[in-house]
Amino acid sequence: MATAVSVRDLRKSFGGVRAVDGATWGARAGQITAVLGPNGAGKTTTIECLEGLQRPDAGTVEVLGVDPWGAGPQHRARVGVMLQEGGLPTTSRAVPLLRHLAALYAAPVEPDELVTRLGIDAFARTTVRRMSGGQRQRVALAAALLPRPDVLFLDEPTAGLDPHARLDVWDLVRSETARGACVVVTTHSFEEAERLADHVVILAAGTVVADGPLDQVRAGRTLEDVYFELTAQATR
Ligand SMILES: Nc1ncnc2c1ncn2[C@@H]1O[C@H](COP(=O)(O)OP(=O)(O)OP(=O)(O)O)[C@@H](O)[C@H]1O
Repeated sequence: MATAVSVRDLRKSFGGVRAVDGATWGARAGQITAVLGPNGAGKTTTIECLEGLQRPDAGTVEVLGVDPWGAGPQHRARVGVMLQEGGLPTTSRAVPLLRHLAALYAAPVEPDELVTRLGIDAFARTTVRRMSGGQRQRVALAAALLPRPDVLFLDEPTAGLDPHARLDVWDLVRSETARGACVVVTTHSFEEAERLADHVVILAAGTVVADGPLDQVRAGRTLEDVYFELTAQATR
């Protein structure tokens, strides 16, 4: 499968803080890549560079062969983004919002299909402002999936979701790779990474400390054991 996302010697600082300090990794089409790392390891900064929201200080990032910084609407339509905060308009209700967004894309998924698969119909009359955190997350995921993106960035997609909703989200994410999409998931959940990921990247203090297929990174151990061993120094 082709490389859809590539990060080469990426560096990004904020004042004196080196958020990303020379990281190189990639993610392939048709695969789920999980990016793990302690708080402050540089995961969100890296993903924001890949989404075109931050400009690298040095190194390069490419998504579908394009530099995302300043990329046009045609590129953006091929990339689905689910942010932690959701970024949804607070007075909207889910179904009209998703229908409105779908109308912006050339060949969107039928919104009602996502509404059913993510259990959004159960809170269809609730405005975004009154939704629970987990309900908002489901709507944000549906919004990211609407354009049938070739690349999907999911920032902690199941944090705070109940166990049924987590399974629904995992099923949906798997079906995205089955149609050939490249999915990059940041997570603090070893269970999520072990159940979902084909490929694992572990960041610590802005650098890559592991990068490879899940079984290769685990090398017969649990992901949790490997993670603690590789990130111990960075968190002291
Ligand atoms: N806009 C910003 N201004 C100043 N510092 C920032 C900014 N964004 C990130 N940082 C700093 O860069 C470092 C990396 O942050 P980042 O959000 O990328 O980490 P993360 O791995 O996503 O962490 P978490 O698991 O907590 O989400 C942190 O020290 C953070 O405080």
